[in-house]
Order: sequence, then structure tokens, then C-alpha cells
Amino acid sequence: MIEFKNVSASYDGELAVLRDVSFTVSDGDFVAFVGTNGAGKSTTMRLVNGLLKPTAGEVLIDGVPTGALKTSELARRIGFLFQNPDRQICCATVREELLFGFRALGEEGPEAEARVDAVIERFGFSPDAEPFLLNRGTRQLLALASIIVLAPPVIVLDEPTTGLDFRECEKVMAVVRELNEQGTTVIMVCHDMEVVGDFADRVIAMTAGRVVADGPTFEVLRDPAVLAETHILPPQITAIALALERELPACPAPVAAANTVDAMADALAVATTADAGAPAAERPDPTATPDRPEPAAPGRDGAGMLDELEPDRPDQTAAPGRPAPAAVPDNPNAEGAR
Ligand SMILES: Nc1ncnc2c1ncn2[C@@H]1O[C@H](COP(=O)(O)OP(=O)(O)OP(=O)(O)O)[C@@H](O)[C@H]1O
Repeated sequence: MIEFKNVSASYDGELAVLRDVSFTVSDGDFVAFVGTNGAGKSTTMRLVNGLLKPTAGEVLIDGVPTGALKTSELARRIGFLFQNPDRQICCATVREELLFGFRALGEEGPEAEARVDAVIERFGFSPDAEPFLLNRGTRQLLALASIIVLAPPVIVLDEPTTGLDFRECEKVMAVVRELNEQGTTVIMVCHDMEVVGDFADRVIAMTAGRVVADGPTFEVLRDPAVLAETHILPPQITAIALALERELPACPAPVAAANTVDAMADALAVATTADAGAPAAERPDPTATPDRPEPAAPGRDGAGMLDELEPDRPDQTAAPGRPAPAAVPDNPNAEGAR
């Protein structure tokens, strides 16, 4: 477990770049830190792995302050993936690279060799390949593999998908997801809200060195106050769902709640069937006998849907104090007419 208790931090001892930051990351969590440039996300990661010490408050790893842990103990507990794999890779071959962490910890031996072999097989690496000649995505995978070969219980990923194309991003994140499913705690800094939405269970949003929201991913990414304060754009499907909810008063709840392509497609498929627009109380009872009258279907243009859902909506065309103009009679030939 990682705990930040009222943590402040500074690089020069004077200017606070983190102010009174508190949160807890439990074992097995998958947390994404989001926020604009300079919000303090990377600084928070440096505090997690002990590269930076708090100027006030405490950072505890399994109850022990980072200041009381040796660098090797921290390295065993927390694997750190830098944004740029070239800051991490330093050996002449893939195999050497994967053995590097064991050597640094003084843990070379048959067990280390066996774990390196297993990782080489799992990732399909060529052990004698020169790391710097690999493409960007494979170098990122190698940097990630060189961390997970040490099997730390926590991995910290600073912008793990920056500079990767879609396929490379999917490959790296699939490995991260599998690790998390096997129990590894994942803490990730990420600017890509599509990746955050697809993978993280929880989001901590920061701005100007403070935590402004901490909760389930889509609760945070749907909160208009948080979006405004952190200048974050939600994932595209969520943005569409929020826009439909805002613009279309009769927007069915499952459409407004959709956060994935599948959820949106399913919700729209249901909404476009005959009775989807009617409020629950007026929807036909599936157990009803056939001779019971059913409510009429809304028109394709949504007008029927509006009428069904908002029977008491004031007539926008009525001037105050004047009677509303007479209603236009229903066109019996119109689609969806009652
Ligand atoms: N090594 C450093 N020395 C001095 N100030 C720094 C250093 N690193 C970051 N800062 C400052 O600390 C503040 C927080 O920066 P940090 O890198 O933690 O933000 P961030 O949210 O990770 O931003 P980004 O998304 O751009 O990486 C910024 O004002 C930044 O200029």
C-alpha cells in the first residue's frame, strides 16, 4: 500500500510544487494520474519511488516512510518505467538489459537467468539483438520487461504510451493490464484519456500541485467541474454521451451513461427500437397480454421521444401571459404519428 499524507514537495526548497497532497493506493489498484503540464504528476511519481523526499507530510510504502527505505528496497518494491525508454536502456544486448536489474541488486544467478529466459520467450525478444536498433515500441516493451522481470509488487509508469502508434500502445497496455490482473499495483501518469478510460479503474486528477479529484475513472472523467479545472477532455465516446445528455432532453439514460463504443452501440440500438424513448412507467410490460394498448412509438426525429419524456415541458413558443398557439394537428401519415 502507498500512502501520501499531507505531502508537500519542492525542488529548490522554497517553491512548493506539491501542496498538501493526500491519497492511498491499495494493493492491486490501477490508478491513473491526469492533469495539465506542470500539475505535479511526475513529481508525485518521484516521491513514490523515493527519488524526491517530501518537504512536509509523509510518503509511506507498506507503512514505512520512503526516507527509511534503502534504494535497493525501494527498487524491489517499485518498478519505474520512464516516459522515454532510451533513458532506461543501457546494455548492448536484450538479454544483458533484462539481467541488468538483477546485477544492480546483486541477485545474479540461476533463478535470475531463468526469469530472464521466461520473459524473453513471453515477449518474443531476440536475446542477442541490440536494444537501440529496435523500433520505438519494442524498446518500450523491453524497458517494461526489464522492470517486470524483477517482479515488483508495484509498477509506476510515466506516460507509458507517449510516442507509440496504436498497435504498439495496445501491446504495451495489454502487458500492463495482464500484470494488474495478476495482482501488480499499477500507477500510471497519462495524458491520453482514451488509454485512461480503457485501462484505469481509478483516476486522481491534479492541478497546480494539488489533488482536485480522486475516484472511479468515469466518475472523475464525467465531472464537469473537474474537467473545467484540470482542462481535461474526456474520452471521445464519453464526450459524445455527455453532449447527447446535455443537448437532447429525451436522451435515454443508457446512451447518456455510455463510455465505450460497445456500450454506446448497444444503448443506441435499444433506443431506436419502437418503445425505447418512452419513460419506464409507460413502456409496454413485456408480460402484458396482447390486447393491452401499447404507448405509441416516438418519431425518428425524436419529437415523439421528447413528448413522451417531457409531457409537462413548457411550450417554448408561448409568450408570457398569452395563450400558447394552437397545437398543430397530428399528421396521420407521418412516421411515428399517434
Ligand atoms: N527537476 C526539476 N527542477 C525544478 N522544477 C521542476 C523539476 N521538475 C519539475 N519541476 C517543476 O515542478 C512542477 C511540476 O512538474 P511535474 O513535472 O511534476 O508536472 P507534470 O504534471 O508531471 O507535468 P508534465 O505532464 O508536463 O510532465 C512544474 O512547475 C515544473 O516546472
